[in-house]
Amino acid sequence: MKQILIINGPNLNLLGKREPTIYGNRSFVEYLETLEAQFPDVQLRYFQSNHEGELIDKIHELGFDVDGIVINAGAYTHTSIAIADALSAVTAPAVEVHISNVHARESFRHHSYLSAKCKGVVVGLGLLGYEMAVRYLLRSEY
Ligand SMILES: O=C(O)[C@]1(O)C[C@H](CCCOc2ccccc2)[C@@H](O)[C@H](O)C1
Repeated sequence: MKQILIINGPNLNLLGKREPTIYGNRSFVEYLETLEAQFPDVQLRYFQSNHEGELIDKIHELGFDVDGIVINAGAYTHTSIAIADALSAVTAPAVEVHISNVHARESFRHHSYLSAKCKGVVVGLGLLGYEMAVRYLLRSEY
């Protein structure tokens, strides 16, 4: 069975509770249930942490076994060389996702340390971005 690791970074545990105009009104757990229903033959493994080291540890733990990584590192996107290095270190291909259109927001959100380590980046499509990333990673070839 194909396995996809979905990683959410800091504050994304607040999805559906705060800032709905930017991030929507659904919790990620609710969304994940709909995603699992769309991919019944795929094991979607979900991890969220507010701590950079825990995100890195999870990438190390599963990044050599899963078929792909979907990562929304939250604000660490714009600061973390360490997470970028972790993505480089493992064998699973990664796709970066951002719910909001970061390019239409503050300039400090316009740079990502992770994009160069990913096969692609999905930005501004809301939670649909995660589905797009999963679909891409399930393709047979890159
Ligand atoms: O648009 C995205 O997905 C972001 O990765 C979200 C990050 C922020 C995550 C905060 O998520 C919240 C969700 C609900 C309520 C409050 C924060 C932000 O720092 C990035 O620049 C873009």
